[in-house]
Amino acid sequence: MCGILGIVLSDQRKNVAPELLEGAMFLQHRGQDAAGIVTCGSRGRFYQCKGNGMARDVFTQTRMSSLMGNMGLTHLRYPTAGSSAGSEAQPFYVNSPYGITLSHNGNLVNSIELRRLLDEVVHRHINTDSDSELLINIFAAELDKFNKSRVNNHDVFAALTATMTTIRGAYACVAMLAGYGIIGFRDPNGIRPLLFGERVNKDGSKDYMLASESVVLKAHGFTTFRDVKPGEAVIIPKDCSGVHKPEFMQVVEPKIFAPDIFEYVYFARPDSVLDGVSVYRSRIEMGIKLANKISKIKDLDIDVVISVPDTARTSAFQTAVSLNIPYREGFVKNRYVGRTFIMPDQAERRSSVRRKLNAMESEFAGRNVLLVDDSIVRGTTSKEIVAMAREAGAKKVYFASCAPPIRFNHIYGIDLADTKALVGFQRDEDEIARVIGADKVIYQDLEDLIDCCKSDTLKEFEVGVFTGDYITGVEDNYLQELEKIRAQNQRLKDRRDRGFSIDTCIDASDMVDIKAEVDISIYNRGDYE
Ligand SMILES: O=P(O)(O)OC[C@H]1O[C@H](OP(=O)(O)OP(=O)(O)O)[C@H](O)[C@@H]1O
Ligand SMILES: NC(=O)CC[C@H](N)C(=O)O
Ligand SMILES: [Mg+2]
Repeated sequence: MCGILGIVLSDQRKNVAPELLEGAMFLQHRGQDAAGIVTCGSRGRFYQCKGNGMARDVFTQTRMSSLMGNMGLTHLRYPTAGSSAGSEAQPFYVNSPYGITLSHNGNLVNSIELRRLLDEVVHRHINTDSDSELLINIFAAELDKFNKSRVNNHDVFAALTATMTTIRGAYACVAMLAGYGIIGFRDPNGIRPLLFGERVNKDGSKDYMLASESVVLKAHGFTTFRDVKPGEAVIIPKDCSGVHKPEFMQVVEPKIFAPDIFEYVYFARPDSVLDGVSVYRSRIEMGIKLANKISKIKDLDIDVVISVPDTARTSAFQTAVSLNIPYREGFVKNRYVGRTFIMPDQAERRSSVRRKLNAMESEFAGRNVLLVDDSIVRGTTSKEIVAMAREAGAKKVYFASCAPPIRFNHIYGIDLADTKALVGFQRDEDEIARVIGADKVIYQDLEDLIDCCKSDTLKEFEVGVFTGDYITGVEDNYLQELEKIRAQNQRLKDRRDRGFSIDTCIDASDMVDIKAEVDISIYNRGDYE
């Protein structure tokens, strides 16, 4: 679950970089591992700034001031398939044909086949384990087939049709062709979100934006917006001030429309509206349904409902209201610690929970508390939280989750380690309660969760993380391959943590695939500072 953004300003004398940076701040919650911006200036020249870290660390003032041009892309990365190496930070770039950059949110599930195709048939070099690097190269190869010095919209749409027929999985993408324009496209199931919007300037000209969440569009004055449809693509020309307008095309047949339900549970900001459904309203509904289930359970004697900040707040408050039990903010969140779940390292995640949340004894001492969280994934947060509640004097600690038990990999954009790392893996609810130390665990039912997110036009969701049934299917050996890459990354990390330098990491018995800290491009990386 990464954040992606693309903007074209109608005034070609203006630089878009400041707005791309501001937009990044609105999408930071979708990825904290790496951030990147690429702009396109005169003579089709790309300007890039990317690296590991939060947007505010990567996008320093000096770096930003050298990003020229009226159109550009942003990416906030939360790694899925590859590793968190700097070389996998996005947007990705290929120089041929035409110069292409691409920001991808999602995950491809036929990457073994794509890698082979690019190697054996297309002869393009792939330098990382990132599925997004495969995606940009497949698109580049399709564009190349036209063998023209300049392509037109018709060619670009045709290349997208071919690309989207070849790749499988979840993808919402923004791409940029040097000197040409920005392209947005969304997978045929609409698993990952993407919105398109326009802003009317004082002189009547229009600027355009593509973004992962509606909150970015609204905040920047792109008040007329809509979701890109599953299987649809849009091209926004570099010069959109005059006769040239964005052009939409249904490039592949849509399949079952099934956005990832986890956007509503956890990923997205509550003030976003995705595919016509308000994330905030869906979380309120989750609170109502959860309360309904809890009220039917006998022998629960709850004195107070306490939320696990931050995401669960909306639902927890509503759970308390519906149960008619007092709601208290028993945990105070340190605003300087980011989201712990999307941190790449388990040890870091564990210690961050205590740095992030602090329990107030006055709200716990002598009480039976119902803690409400949006989801229980690895159990890292819940285990610490339950322990903290007890240390603060709680008598009984019940733990409720707005999502059902997570028992399977999330393959479309969350790095859920392997299934064995999930606390719900092969455990029933009593066992899970024992592992996290709670007196009882209560999970939302899947049908109820789906009801909370449904609308007249949106009936189905990608829910494979709860059922193991994935909407796109998965190629043979894909999950094993993923686990191999993850294990490899972990071994490399362990060696680094033990103080080995990169060149002493390799030994013949245990080959570790070293990840480059900086990207490979045809330009040498200059000193950014
Ligand atoms: O079972 P776990 O592996 O601990 O993961 C689940 C927790 O992680 C997330 O919180 P996070 O701190 O990432 O973000 P938030 O502040 O938005 O709730 C989520 O909201 C749960 O609280
Ligand atoms: N979370 C995402 O959307 C990640 C995008 C891409 N698969 C990567 O690993 O970089
Ligand atoms: Mg949380």
